[in-house]
This record gives sequence, C-alpha cells and structure tokens, in this order.
Amino acid sequence: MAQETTRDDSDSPSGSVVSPIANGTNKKDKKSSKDKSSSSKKRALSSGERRSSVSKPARDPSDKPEESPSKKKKRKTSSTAAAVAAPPTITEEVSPSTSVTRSPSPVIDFDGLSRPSRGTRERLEETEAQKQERLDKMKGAVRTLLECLGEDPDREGLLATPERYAKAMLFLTKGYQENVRDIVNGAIFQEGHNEMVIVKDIEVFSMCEHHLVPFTGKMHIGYIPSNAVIGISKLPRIAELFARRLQIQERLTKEVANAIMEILKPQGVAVVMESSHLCMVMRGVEKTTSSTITSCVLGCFESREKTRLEFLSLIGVNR
Ligand SMILES: Nc1nc2c(ncn2[C@@H]2O[C@H](COP(=O)(O)OP(=O)(O)OP(=O)(O)O)[C@@H](O)[C@H]2O)c(=O)[nH]1
Ligand SMILES: [Zn+2]
Repeated sequence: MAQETTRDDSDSPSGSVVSPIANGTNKKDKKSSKDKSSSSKKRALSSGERRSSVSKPARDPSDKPEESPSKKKKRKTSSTAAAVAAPPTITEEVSPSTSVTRSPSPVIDFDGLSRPSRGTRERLEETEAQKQERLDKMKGAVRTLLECLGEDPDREGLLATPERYAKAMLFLTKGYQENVRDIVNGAIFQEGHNEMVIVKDIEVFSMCEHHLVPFTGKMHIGYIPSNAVIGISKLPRIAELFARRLQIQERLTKEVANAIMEILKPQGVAVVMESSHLCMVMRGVEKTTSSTITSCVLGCFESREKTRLEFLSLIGVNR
C-alpha cells in the first residue's frame, strides 16, 4: 500500500539529476542512450557525490577493471600515496584504446544489469541451443543429487523432477537476467514533489545463498523525492529483481535501497525487511517463530532521525 505524508524538507538538495535508467530507453536506441547515459552518468555522479558520503554501497571486489601491466608496475611504486589518494575515478584508463567506464553505482551497471557476473550475463545472452544445454547440464546434476540422497531417479514420481527443479531454480534466480531499465520502463514523473512516499508490506521471496533454501517475508520501502516520483509498482518490481537470486537478507535490503537512490536520485531512501529463513526454521536451530529484521537508510533518512522515526512508525515496525 502506498502512503504519503506531508513534510517540508527545506534542506533538500537543489534540483534532481534523473539517472540514465530513468530515461527508460528501449532496446532499439540503447546504443545512443548509452552515449547519452555516460554524460548524464557523470552528472549523476556529481549529484551522487552531493549525497551523504556516510554510507556508500560496498563495491564488489571483483568489480575492478583489468589494469594494464604498466599501470600495475607504476601502482606498486606509489602504493602508499595511492592509499591516501581520493577514491578511484569512475573511468579508469586501462590502456589508451579502451577506457573502462564503471557504473557510478555498484548495484546497477552501465547496461542496467544488477550486479552482473560473468555467468549471469551469459544467461542473458545465450542462444536457445545454449539454454537447452544449460538445462540438460542442470538436469544431470539434479539426477546425481537424487542418487546421492539414496533415491531412485527412475521411479515414477521422480522422473520429471530433475527438469522441474532445474526450471524452478532458473525461475527463482531470474533476477540476474532482468534489466533495471526495463523494470522502471520510464515510469518516472517530474512532479516537483517532496513528501515521503511509502510502499509497505511488499511480499519478498529470495534464496539463501548458503543453503539454497528460501527466505520469505515483507519489505517496506520509503523515499522522499527531490523532484521526481517513480511509478509505485516499480518499487516492488525493483525489490523482486534483487530478491530473485542467491542472496543474504542484509545485502538484499542494501541493494534495493541503493538501486532506488541510483535510479531516482531522491533526498533519501529507507528499506526495512522482515523475513523468516527456512534454513533456520526447517534445519539448524529450527526456530519456527523467529524473524529477521534488516534495514538500510540513505540520504535524509540517515542524516535526520525525525525522518527515520516517522518512516518506522508509518510502517508499524516501531510498534
Ligand atoms: N507514484 C505513483 N505511481 C502510480 C500511481 N498510480 C499508478 N502509478 C504507477 O504508474 C506506473 C505506470 O508505469 P508503466 O510501466 O507505464 O505501466 P505498467 O506497464 O502498467 O506498469 P506496471 O504496473 O509496473 O505493470 C506504474 O508503476 C503504476 O504503479 C500513483 O498514484 N502514484
Ligand atoms: Zn541459509
């Protein structure tokens, strides 16, 4: 349910840079939008730099463009100086011909993919034949799993299980292949609005990356626009995109909050998630009534206690 409360935020950052994803370009003019987006990305970065520097999403350590050998050698000599230097620039000259542009946000890359890794991009770009080959490989692995469990994979009830489970796992991790740009679909409206917007009690289903079993619960998302509002359904869609993959609840909460900051450049975002982990209910400590609450507050939700408390009371966590 979406909720709006009146508020006057005099110290809201002036103006709002709409991030490249907000332009909602569709596939055909993606090339030109990519050029456009790189300049707006730089703009986005400058407005991003204006954002509270208190909490920045941790970059995935593997998200480092390959350095050319000469650069590596130079780096060794001045490592101490580098250690205190300003954080790495976004566009790093790997070699004169190819400069690698890293997206300003480590949760959404310049292609609109969310935290892509080699494997997930392959999944997105594979041919029908490669898709079938992947499915066959997964079916074989599940068959082996059934045998190792002491089951008979050829008995009637299990004959189709390898394919069913392989397809189920691909569905449960479909978030890897979704593109934030398609999710937002250009539904960002310059409304000159700066009251708190909350969509709460969003059902979330994710997969614990340690045990490959689900954790499910509710997510509450609030933001205070700088100017632009997003289509309210896009907030649960963004949550879904980051939930449908192998996750931990802390990272899921943080990625949703940072993605919304990146897409909308609002004054601040707050995300709270409460969920039950089957890996704690059906095995291990076997606590059926326990639930885990995680939160991530950015921008004015982080810097202003009043704003944070108002959000928490409106979502009923402060009860
Ligand atoms: N901020 C805001 N958004 C609204 C309101 N009413 C409808 N919307 C959103 O307007 C957006 C329109 O987005 P589109 O992608 O063009 O429409 P759609 O394809 O039906 O979007 P989905 O509902 O996400 O399937 C949707 O995200 C709606 O949720 C409202 O009162 N406030
Ligand atoms: Zn687990």
